[in-house]
Amino acid sequence: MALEALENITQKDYKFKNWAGIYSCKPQLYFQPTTIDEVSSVVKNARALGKTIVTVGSGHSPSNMCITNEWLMNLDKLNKVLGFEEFKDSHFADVSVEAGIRVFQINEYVATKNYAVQNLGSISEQSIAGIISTGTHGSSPFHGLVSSNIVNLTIVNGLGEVVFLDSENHPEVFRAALLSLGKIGIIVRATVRVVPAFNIKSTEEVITFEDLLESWDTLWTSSEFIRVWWYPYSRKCVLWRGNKTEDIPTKPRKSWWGTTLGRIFYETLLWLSCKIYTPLTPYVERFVFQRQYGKLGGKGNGNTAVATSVKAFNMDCLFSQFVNEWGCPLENGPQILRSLDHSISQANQNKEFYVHVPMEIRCSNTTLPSEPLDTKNRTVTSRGTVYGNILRPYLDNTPSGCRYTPLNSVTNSQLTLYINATIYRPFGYNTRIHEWYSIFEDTMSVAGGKPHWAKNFLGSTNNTAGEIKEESEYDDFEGRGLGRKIKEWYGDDLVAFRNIREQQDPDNVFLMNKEWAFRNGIANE
Ligand SMILES: Cc1cc2nc3c(=O)[nH]c(=O)nc-3n(C[C@H](O)[C@H](O)[C@H](O)COP(=O)(O)OP(=O)(O)OC[C@H]3O[C@@H](n4cnc5c(N)ncnc54)[C@H](O)[C@@H]3O)c2cc1C
Ligand SMILES: O=C1O[C@H](CO)C(O)=C1O
Repeated sequence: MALEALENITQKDYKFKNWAGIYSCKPQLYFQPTTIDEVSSVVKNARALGKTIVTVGSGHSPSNMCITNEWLMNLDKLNKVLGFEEFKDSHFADVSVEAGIRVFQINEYVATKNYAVQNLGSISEQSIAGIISTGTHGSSPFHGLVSSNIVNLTIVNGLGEVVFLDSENHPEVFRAALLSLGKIGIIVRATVRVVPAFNIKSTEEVITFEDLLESWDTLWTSSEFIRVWWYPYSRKCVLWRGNKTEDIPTKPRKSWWGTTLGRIFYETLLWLSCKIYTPLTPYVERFVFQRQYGKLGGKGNGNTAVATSVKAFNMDCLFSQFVNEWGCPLENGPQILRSLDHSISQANQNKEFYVHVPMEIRCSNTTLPSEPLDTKNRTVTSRGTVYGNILRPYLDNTPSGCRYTPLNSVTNSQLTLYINATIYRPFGYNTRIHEWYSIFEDTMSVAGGKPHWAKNFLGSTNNTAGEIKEESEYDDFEGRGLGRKIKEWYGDDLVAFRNIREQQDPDNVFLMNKEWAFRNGIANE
């Protein structure tokens, strides 16, 4: 179809802003196709006119990876459920969807079939293609990236061709598409493997930072789902652990801090401590922590609750924020946390920089079996992933050296540790992050860490690839790039990804935001 024939799906004056409101852009043209043919036509027109296309899902990626001044495409209108196939004897089902569908829409649909998505991050607002494309994860010693639950994908590549991908059809391209950063094609369909609906029985308790480190060896495999929120200035952590259950959900614990008034009050305290007097920050944390968790039971004496899986996984992420999350071998956790704790304490004493809370400490198990697992004996409360595929995405940022072992013998040596350094932007104020994020990234990098592709990692002028400016020319929160490190970290996997990228997109239709791609080693300069 000629561009003129696509007018009904085209906007000329659209302004994009990401969820956090950090980045915005005015693309030349904004497309919301309703069919795969329309997607293909836009790609063919872009190729013919030498234009590039960025595909945006729900715009929840904190970084500037969806920013473009050329063509922007969104699939919110390509969001239907296409099919649902149940494999009762194997205790799973496959739901096929158009790729613009949001995760919460999948949650709602499969719940009507008494099934559930196997593992989720903190929210469900994202598009399914978006969470696949950046390595989105939850927090479990028995689950990996969301991409491991994907059975197949259909992409429109840079030639406008519609290509079906799965473990048998173009498996190498499938591996690239399972974490593609939108750089090899537009995901238009996905099939997601889901399991019989389950609730989660959880305990939430306050432990000390020392408790966390002392229990490190056994803590992370002590439940199927687990997350730790670290409050450095309070020297406390909130430990949340959950397991599948068929028990009936209990009444959720309400908190004034979750109300509109509570959130505005908290955001105002943060604004005062970010913009007016930064040494207030530790007092704000301790005050809010005490009010939120002061009555929560201590170690071994926490609150118990039962919730649906989605309600247990998802949380209120509060306000606009910078987030910088790195994944590294979980065994390195104690040394990392002691180092970060020291840096945070020193900075507080010297009034140099401050951190916000919670610092999220999570885990994943991205090791993969050599062949699909037999699931015939699973029950609703069985632990672990029912894999949609057992292929490692080339750009998987979790440690590649961990070896698979069956569920019952998983130890810390199979696990990835994620540390997520959130810095809020109260009322849109750009809190300074460069000093803290530089120390955070150096600490994580030394411990074998690599950044989550979607988040606000900064890199540095000596690790970037591509253009380098004077340090003073960068905004405080501006990514300097990690291209040199990324080439070193990903090695042959990056070479394979780049080759597939060039094969699927020979005219660089998807290489907009070239500067981001070069800076971070995704494309050859
Ligand atoms: C409040 C909040 C909480 C979060 N919680 C977590 C969490 O717990 N765990 C975690 O790992 N991450 C988390 N994230 C990060 C988030 O899951 C990722 O940034 C995710 O990629 C966002 O999905 P999206 O649909 O908004 O994608 P976008 O941000 O719109 O796009 C992300 C990338 O995917 C590409 N893309 C989008 N659609 C397509 C398509 N159809 N075909 C090809 N490429 C496409 C884009 O080009 C871009 O490169 C969170 C983010 C926020 C804001
Ligand atoms: O990127 C993320 O934001 C939230 C924290 O607010 C979360 O869990 C991420 O991951």
